[in-house]
Amino acid sequence: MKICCIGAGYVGGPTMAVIALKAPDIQVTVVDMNAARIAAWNSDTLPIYEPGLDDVVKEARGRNLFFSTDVKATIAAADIIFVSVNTPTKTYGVGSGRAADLRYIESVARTIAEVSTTPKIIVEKSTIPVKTAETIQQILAANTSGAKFQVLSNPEFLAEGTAVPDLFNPDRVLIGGERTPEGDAAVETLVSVYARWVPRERIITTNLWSSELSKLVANAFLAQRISSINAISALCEATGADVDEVANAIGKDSRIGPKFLKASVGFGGSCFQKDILNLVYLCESFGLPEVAAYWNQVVSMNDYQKRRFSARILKSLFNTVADKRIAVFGFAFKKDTNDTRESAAINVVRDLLAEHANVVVYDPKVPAAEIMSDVLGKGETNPRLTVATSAYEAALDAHAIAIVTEWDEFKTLDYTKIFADMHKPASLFDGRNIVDLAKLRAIGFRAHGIGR
Ligand SMILES: NC(=O)c1ccc[n+]([C@@H]2O[C@H](COP(=O)([O-])OP(=O)(O)OC[C@H]3O[C@@H](n4cnc5c(N)ncnc54)[C@H](O)[C@@H]3O)[C@@H](O)[C@H]2O)c1
Ligand SMILES: O=c1ccn([C@@H]2O[C@H](COP(=O)(O)OP(=O)(O)O[C@H]3O[C@H](CO)[C@@H](O)[C@H](O)[C@H]3O)[C@@H](O)[C@H]2O)c(=O)[nH]1
Repeated sequence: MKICCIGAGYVGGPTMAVIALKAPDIQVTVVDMNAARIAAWNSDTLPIYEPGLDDVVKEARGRNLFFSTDVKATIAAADIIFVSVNTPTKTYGVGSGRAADLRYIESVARTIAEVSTTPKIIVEKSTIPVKTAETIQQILAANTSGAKFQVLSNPEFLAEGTAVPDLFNPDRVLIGGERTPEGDAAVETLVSVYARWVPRERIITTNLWSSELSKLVANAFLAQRISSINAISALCEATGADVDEVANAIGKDSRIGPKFLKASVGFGGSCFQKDILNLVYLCESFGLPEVAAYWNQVVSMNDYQKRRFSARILKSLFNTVADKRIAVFGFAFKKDTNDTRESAAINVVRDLLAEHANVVVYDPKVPAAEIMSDVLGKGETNPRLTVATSAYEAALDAHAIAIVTEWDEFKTLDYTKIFADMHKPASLFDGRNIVDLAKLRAIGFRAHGIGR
């Protein structure tokens, strides 16, 4: 069996590496039109940082895992084609700012139709609006020169930073297909791939639309929990309650559960906001404005939380940060990844620059050029924004520290030394509730957390 995966990104790369590792008899080729990315997958420095990924790639690459820019030939030779291209929020025209931009999906469907001469199973791995399989089917049917296609939905639930363990041991694998004999056969083929390492009872099969929708709903529910606890964090700050204590107390109720209740500076990442906006747009398109408004509030609350964090810094620093040095600890959207897409750090740094602060960012995995271009735009510079190579360097002569990403190293820094090197009063704003505020206050910091 030959698998082709189109899109060598955060999903395509790790997902296919794990399939290749677990199914040595299947030849897996990941293709991308981005030659630099493919070159990186073929090098010792992979294009994405994911704990454990290097070992998986090293074992399978060259054996039955390949990375290539030859998109057409790889498609033509494959039995199963995973479509794992980006589906960003549309930035133009109808649905701008909310709808998913499906141009990459459509272009892939056209290429598949153009070069296929044998039957293929097309697997939607990208996150897409409900009914996208119908679009793909129509494009294939209108352009094919006789090859037969089955379109399946197989959304990916991995989280960045834990991609490898998530793929080794998924809570579930979801596969949607057409309820026809041909559809069932295609579903069974894909089930047999995952069944090499995922227990059968964790492989769920549904109709196409349930599978497509479940992905958007899973992300909406996860993000809703974060916005809910973040909303409560504001109330905690107003009342003297401690949001971590509240989260612990409610999370002990087995109906609520303890996970995804960590108050923060706001959720980031390439998925949550994009997928909720996609859901909101779908609801509006199907004439359900009340449902759309309900889910839109999850994103609005997140925007509020990000703004609230910057505003608190400003207020605590006597309502001016102009010409003050602020050290920002962390820039990635969460720990253990170099991904900065939609990171709350971008908003916080921009807010501080707008107040004429001198901002020094330190992140253990994000390159300086990425930080500059995320905040300022490609190729732009601003003398007020610099990047340090350590937390200590960033905090030197700073008036305040803002912890924005929960990297483990920020928990064990020598804060006594850091305090000694800062202007006084020295403030610390913990946007992740990872440091001990009482200890910091004992050192002399004016220390603030989220929701406490
Ligand atoms: N990042 C995550 O953790 C995550 C998790 C689950 C689902 N998803 C979804 O998976 C999809 C991919 O996400 P990602 O983070 O891997 O994106 P990404 O931007 O990292 O990777 C997508 C890749 O597809 C390539 N591509 C686009 N069009 C192409 C074409 N016509 N031919 C060849 N290559 C093409 C791009 O060059 C890019 O390298 C999205 O729909 C996303 O919502 C992402
Ligand atoms: O209690 C929490 C949990 C998370 N976050 C933040 O929420 C964001 C998203 O975190 P996480 O969900 O762990 O990472 P993602 O890689 O964005 O993964 C989400 O998005 C993926 C893409 O769709 C899905 O596949 C995953 O199941 C889903 O968890 C990050 O900024 C986190 O810091 C919090 O603030 N509090």
